[in-house]
Amino acid sequence: APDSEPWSCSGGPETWAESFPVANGPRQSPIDIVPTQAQHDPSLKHLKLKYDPATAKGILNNGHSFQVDFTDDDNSSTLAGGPVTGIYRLRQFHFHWGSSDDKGSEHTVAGTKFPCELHLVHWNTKYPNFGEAASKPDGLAVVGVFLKIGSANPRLQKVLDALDDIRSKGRQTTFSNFDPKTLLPAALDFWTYEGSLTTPPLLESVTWIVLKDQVSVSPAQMAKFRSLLFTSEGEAPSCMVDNFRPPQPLKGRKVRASFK
Ligand SMILES: NS(=O)(=O)c1ccc(NC(=S)OCCc2ccsc2)cc1
Ligand SMILES: [Zn+2]
Repeated sequence: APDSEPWSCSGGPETWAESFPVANGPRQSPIDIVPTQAQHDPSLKHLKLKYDPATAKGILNNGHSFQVDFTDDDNSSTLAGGPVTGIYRLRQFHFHWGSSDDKGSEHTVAGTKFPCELHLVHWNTKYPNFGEAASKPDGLAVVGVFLKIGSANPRLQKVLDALDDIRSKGRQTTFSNFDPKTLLPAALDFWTYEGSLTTPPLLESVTWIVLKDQVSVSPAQMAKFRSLLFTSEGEAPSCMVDNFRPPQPLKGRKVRASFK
């Protein structure tokens, strides 16, 4: 991407290894998921997601995406089962998307890119807080959901309507009474592998749980994502697009499937 793009001017994915050597580590994310090479693991439990809408707190433009933050001081909104042991608390969800509908997702499926990918970020309650958990190999669990172009998704609308208030980097506003479960597909079949955060600090502490089924997003709704800005108020505006890291080397890792 040209240097004019903040994603690359603050140092895009190609420059991250300079400040974060783990960028070239053994368990980096995202990856290309090749379904024919994923092994069905019958010992994988079904995903148990329990989200309390009252834990939704706010929505923030953090300069590389926007995130909806949740209160995580008790086990009101949690993930359990699937590939993880114990209980993980929901911290936030956010998205990655492209400048056009032919790219935007971080994970790809046999080379296929989706226009957008949702990440629901959880941390392991065996650690005292997110920051501590983020530095442990079993500290985080992120559920990834692909969005594909189709009919408008009414479940997205409340999130997209809030974007008008957080157009610039650093803007935030309250966001309450929202159940992120409404953003998920009906079936929770998933692929899972051991990986990392996909943005700096790229910590290798994420158990990835990528759902097989996608949810829809319309071209008009995608335009709404692209109306956000990487830049703060008063700076020359630059549209927040292409905020995805490309797939990273698998380095011998196994991807398991919860389904046949
Ligand atoms: N795209 S991703 O889901 O891998 C993902 C999730 C969270 C984060 N980072 C977060 S929530 O950072 C919060 C600050 C922090 C504290 C300790 S390490 C980072 C980065 C990338
Ligand atoms: Zn993400």
